[in-house]
Amino acid sequence: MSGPSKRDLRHAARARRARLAVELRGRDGGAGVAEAAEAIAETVLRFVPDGGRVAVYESLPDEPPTGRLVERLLESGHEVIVPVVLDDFSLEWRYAVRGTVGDQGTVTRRQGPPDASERSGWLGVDALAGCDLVVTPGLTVDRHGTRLGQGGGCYDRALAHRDPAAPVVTLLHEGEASELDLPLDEHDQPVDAYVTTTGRLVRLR
Ligand SMILES: Nc1nc2c(c(=O)[nH]1)N(C=O)[C@@H](CNc1ccc(C(=O)N[C@@H](CCC(=O)O)C(=O)O)cc1)CN2
Ligand SMILES: Nc1ncnc2c1ncn2[C@@H]1O[C@H](COP(=O)(O)OP(=O)(O)OP(=O)(O)O)[C@@H](O)[C@H]1O
Repeated sequence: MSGPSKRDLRHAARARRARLAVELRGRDGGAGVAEAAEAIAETVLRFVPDGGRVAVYESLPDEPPTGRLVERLLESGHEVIVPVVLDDFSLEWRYAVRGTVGDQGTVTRRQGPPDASERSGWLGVDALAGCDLVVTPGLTVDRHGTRLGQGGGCYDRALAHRDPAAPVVTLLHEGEASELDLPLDEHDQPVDAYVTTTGRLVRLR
């Protein structure tokens, strides 16, 4: 017998995320998000090699925050790349700029061909091949490392290019890991660990 579909699981996970994000924003007199951003940065920084290149996403308001992580990686001399979504749901990559956070542009497909100046800053759809660590978004992850994302398949496509030696880490709100095994399709790329908004690291593989 088959369990719930990815679509149903995604729907439930989005509702849970909205609740957890409200709770986080209200925590500690409004300092909850900044504390989570610091906790995530602290934990992730521990497993980045000196001077390494790291792929990070630019977080939207309900997502585990990545702004502080990007800031601290840049401060400590790492290279940070962030995704641009192309119209076929593949990901292009560009260097992160200090102080940027995600806006709708981060998750809206890039329509039409880029102009020359835009394209000149792009690093290629295979840019994950040159990264030492990949930090992905995700709605939930199970104990085997199966990840459920927003449903574009963007990260499954992108992760196919990664260096197999580079860990893949998903950021989750505390309480979002899946106790049940998630559906696994052939194209699904497993993740090695997740880090939560309290800075907790869980290795899966
Ligand atoms: N902050 C952040 N950045 C991220 C992701 C993410 O989950 N979080 N992504 C994780 O994968 C990628 C973007 N994922 C996407 C997944 C689906 C659609 C999509 O279906 N877009 C529809 C419009 C949807 C709408 O408007 O509601 C479309 O373009 O037709 C676009 C991007 C890359 N960047
Ligand atoms: N490597 C790939 N090549 C072509 N299509 C793919 C690839 N990976 C995934 N897809 C397609 O993308 C769609 C969404 O996949 P899935 O539901 O697993 O997304 P997701 O992992 O939740 O999203 P995301 O990776 O963007 O976070 C599916 O229709 C799938 O067939």
